[in-house]
Amino acid sequence: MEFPDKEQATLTVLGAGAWGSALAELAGHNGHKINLWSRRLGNTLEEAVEGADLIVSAISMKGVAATAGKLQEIGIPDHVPIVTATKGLDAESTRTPSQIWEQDFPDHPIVVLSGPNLSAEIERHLPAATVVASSDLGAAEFAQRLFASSLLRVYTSNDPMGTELGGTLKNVIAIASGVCDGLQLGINAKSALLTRALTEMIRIGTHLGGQTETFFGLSGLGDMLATCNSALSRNYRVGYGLAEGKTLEVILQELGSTAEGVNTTNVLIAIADREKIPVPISRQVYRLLNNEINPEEAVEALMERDLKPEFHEES
Ligand SMILES: NC(=O)C1=CN([C@@H]2O[C@H](COP(=O)(O)OP(=O)(O)OC[C@H]3O[C@@H](n4cnc5c(N)ncnc54)[C@H](O)[C@@H]3O)[C@@H](O)[C@H]2O)C=CC1
Ligand SMILES: O=C(CO)COP(=O)(O)O
Repeated sequence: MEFPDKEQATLTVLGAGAWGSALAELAGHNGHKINLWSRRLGNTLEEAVEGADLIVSAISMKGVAATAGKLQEIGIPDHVPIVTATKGLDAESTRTPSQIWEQDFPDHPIVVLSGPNLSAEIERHLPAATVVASSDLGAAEFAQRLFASSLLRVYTSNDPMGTELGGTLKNVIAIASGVCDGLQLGINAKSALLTRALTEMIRIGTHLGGQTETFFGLSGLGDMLATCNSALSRNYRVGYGLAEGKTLEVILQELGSTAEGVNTTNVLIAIADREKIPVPISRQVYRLLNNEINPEEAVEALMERDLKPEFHEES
């Protein structure tokens, strides 16, 4: 279907945290009208979605199902695309955010927006690139037009599941990477960790419906490089803090904002156990987060695994 080619479109952005605010600023920078909604701003969801040409959700995972449910009751104008920018997995249903939006809005195009996009850098107007992915190419191109600028290069993709899972699964690996750096294990160890982690992400991601090549792109490898190498990443900081001997509770308190990788790890392990997918690195992150082992024991467990060929079907 055709989407409006207006100079000034109206965007509703749900979630006024770090990412929702940065996305609102990017679209505002292009001259679009922004209706920002969050629980704390005092406006109603009804008011926020009125007249929207496009709805963007940048809500933390824990709020997605409830907000999508509320919006379903309110109703949104026909055919308005919903762009989901959340990186996480639902603790109850194990679904991805796009699966939740799709279930509640089967007649609306769903677009996933994901890439190496540390919001603190975007807020400083440093250049970045991202991906908008949808089975509806017209809707992906609409989102591309609204967000693309000299600040953000936006690519389209026809693989929403792979795009979404890249951004989601790398948060678990960012925790592992923070541990690796916090323990000062060196560049050899870090390179081995990230390379094997990419193999692990591809194994899970393709099992759940993503395309292999997507994981080598911006939303997979690209986002992994950003978050696994930057103290701006909250998930990286969780791992770093654990390596310093802090408890998870203290680290999360100090962060004061969302580190999706903690919940994602728990949900991922539930999926991996249910579907019998080997996830050696994520499993050590899970054991560490759940106080079953300490950081040194996690490293030891990975180093002492059975020897095998590098490219091996199982793990
Ligand atoms: N900050 C970043 O650099 C990036 C973040 N993301 C993703 O965007 C999502 C949001 O992250 P941030 O904005 O950084 O987190 P944040 O903690 O700064 O903001 C979270 C937002 O979600 C809302 N929220 C939380 N629980 C809710 C609920 N139960 N009902 C309704 N709204 C609720 C909060 O009010 C707030 O507006 C996460 O999934 C994150 O992985 C994606 C790319 C970049
Ligand atoms: O997803 C992100 C950058 O692309 C943000 O990472 P954190 O959630 O770890 O801060």
